[in-house]
Amino acid sequence: MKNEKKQSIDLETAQSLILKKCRVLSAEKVNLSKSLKRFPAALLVALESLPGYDQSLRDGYAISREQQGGKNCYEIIDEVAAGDTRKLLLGENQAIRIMTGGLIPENALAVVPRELCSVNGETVSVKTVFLEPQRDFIHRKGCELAEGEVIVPEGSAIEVEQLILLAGVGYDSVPLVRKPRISFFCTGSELISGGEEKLAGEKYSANSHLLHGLIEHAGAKVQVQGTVKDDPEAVMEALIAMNESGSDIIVSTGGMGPGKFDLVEDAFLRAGGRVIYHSLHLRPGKSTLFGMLGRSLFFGMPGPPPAVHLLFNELIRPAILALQGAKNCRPREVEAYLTENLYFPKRGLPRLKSGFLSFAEGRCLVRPSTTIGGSNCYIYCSESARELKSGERVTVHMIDSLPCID
Ligand SMILES: Nc1nc2c(c(=O)[nH]1)N[C@H]1C(S)=C(S)[C@@H](COP(=O)(O)OP(=O)(O)OC[C@H]3O[C@@H](n4cnc5c(N)ncnc54)[C@H](O)[C@@H]3O)O[C@H]1N2
Ligand code: MOO
Repeated sequence: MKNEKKQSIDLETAQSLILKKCRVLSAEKVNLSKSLKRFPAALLVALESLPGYDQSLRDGYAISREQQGGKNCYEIIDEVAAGDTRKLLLGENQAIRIMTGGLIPENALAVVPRELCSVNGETVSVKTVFLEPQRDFIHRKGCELAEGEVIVPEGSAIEVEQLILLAGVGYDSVPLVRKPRISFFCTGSELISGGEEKLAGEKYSANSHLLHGLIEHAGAKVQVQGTVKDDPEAVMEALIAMNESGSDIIVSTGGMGPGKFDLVEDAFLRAGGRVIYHSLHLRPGKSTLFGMLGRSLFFGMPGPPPAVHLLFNELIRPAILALQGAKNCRPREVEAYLTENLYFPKRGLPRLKSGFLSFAEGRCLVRPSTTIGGSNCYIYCSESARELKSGERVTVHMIDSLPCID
């Protein structure tokens, strides 16, 4: 049992050390419907141009180029609904009735929206305002996407716009990086599950639910989960079992403080783990260990749930993204104006305080979050400051920010 003062490293160095250990996982074929916000395992390009044919943008009339007599009158010779695959041609002074999305005759001049037409029997006349069409209401083949064009840039997740394009060019399934498999356990002899009878000194485990939710929300899979007593043997066995289950990441909570005599670190070393760092220059989250157990990344986190939430956002979520080949995995930083004073009891460590970012009158505002209010960011406070004043410009780290390749 050691109790020497641990060398702590700053957050940015910790993030770099973690990201260096992340190798992109293998690929799997996934139905396009399940691909939103996931990362492609190969460059996804347009299989064909989009749209694939000249199509109408309005319900109306496709009119011929040739027009004689200056009467703006056209004979309606046919009707094209969406899905009609006939290749029609227009003769002089001819028109076809066409629906939005319908295939345009190759030699049409334009589509005239029906509200700019008047129909008399089988003749349509066009209001003069449309004689020199500024807009032809034809969505031209290939104007959105050329065949072979890259739809999802490397290192970027599939976003809504890209999903629409992928579907539009005919993808039914796509190769994606498989979801990282994460196993976790909560240590603490005081922990019991919701529904169990509780005695003084016992506590319902919040971290089990918190981690499960955070892992799934971050796009990873929960492989194995458990609760372990403050017993070195039991912690070691949990680590070995989770490693053998093929976990990409193993997480523990609790058992990191001086009172627990390095419970988790000792068990991790006995299980064959290699420590990369074991203390962070940050509060909360100081008592945090990162290492490798075989091919699994291991995060030993402290027990308090707010510290678990913070460390998940700053360290584990970036690893989940990096394992899927994402670029720019760190939480996005934003500058915002503080709307309340923020005090810290003492100097010494940089802090990240949970906050809520909002927008008003063109400015980014941030306030500290309350116990029962939600948070969407962390407010950064340097180690030399004891307070941040209302109105001050501060840096915040966004929670849940997806990498964006601009
Ligand atoms: N003398 C010192 N004491 C402590 C120091 C220190 O520097 N000197 N550091 C403090 C800090 S900071 C932290 S963080 C904790 C770290 O302790 P552990 O990682 O060993 O965490 P535990 O003691 O197991 O738990 C701390 C706290 O969190 C509660 N907890 C734990 N697991 C859960 C869970 N699954 N759900 C809900 N709550 C949980 C636990 O009951 C404790 O209240 O050490 C400080 N002490
Ligand atoms: O390590 Mo503790 O999490 O600073 O709060």
